[in-house]
Amino acid sequence: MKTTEADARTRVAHDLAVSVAAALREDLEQQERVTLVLSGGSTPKPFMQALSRMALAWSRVDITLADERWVATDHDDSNDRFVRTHMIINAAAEARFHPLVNEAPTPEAGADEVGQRLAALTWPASVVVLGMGGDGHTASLFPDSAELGDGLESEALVIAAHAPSVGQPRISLTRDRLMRSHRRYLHLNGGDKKAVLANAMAGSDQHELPIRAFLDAPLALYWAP
Ligand SMILES: O=C1O[C@H](COP(=O)(O)O)[C@@H](O)[C@H](O)[C@H]1O
Repeated sequence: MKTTEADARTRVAHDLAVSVAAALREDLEQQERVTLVLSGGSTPKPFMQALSRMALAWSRVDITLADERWVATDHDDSNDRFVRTHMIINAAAEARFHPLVNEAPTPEAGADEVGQRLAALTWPASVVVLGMGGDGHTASLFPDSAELGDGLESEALVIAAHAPSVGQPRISLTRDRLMRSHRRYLHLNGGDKKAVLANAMAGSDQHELPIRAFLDAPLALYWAP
């Protein structure tokens, strides 16, 4: 990656962190607790690190994830581990993190407990930060997942998800739950993802590109080359 690209990604991640921190502060003036929903993947690392240093009443912030791989929390692919390493640090170490995993052997077996635990948070969430894969998936709403219809239509809080394109079983907040939020942001890097988003904006089949399910309501884009 060229230095200018790296700089742009750092700058956009910082700008997103400033916006999210401002949104949390605004809601903390009206609410005792606020909910922040984050995404995993590679993109959010500098954003989380920047956000973790922002001054706000972190002890009144509940942080959870849009989705998770059903793996042990010390696994390299664990979003839980990612968030604990890059977000629940610095000033944000005072926030409460609510994992999407438990001791159950499968996401199907664990989803009820996770759903009940997350239902106790403050909804609508103040902020949901979404990412997107090159296949147009967001959270763990994958185009090749048998559970995609449920993820897009169910009023459940979470669903178990499996997709041939990714090895590990997943758990994901549903579209319904992700939309129960005051503000939604989409954080993307790279020309390939820009092209996927442009394609998504030009069509309507949500099963082809699940990100489309989030484009019919305000969604603030933070994109860097
Ligand atoms: O699998 C996932 O991928 C997307 C995008 O990840 P990235 O590595 O391309 O940034 C992410 O939004 C989602 O939460 C994650 O589970």
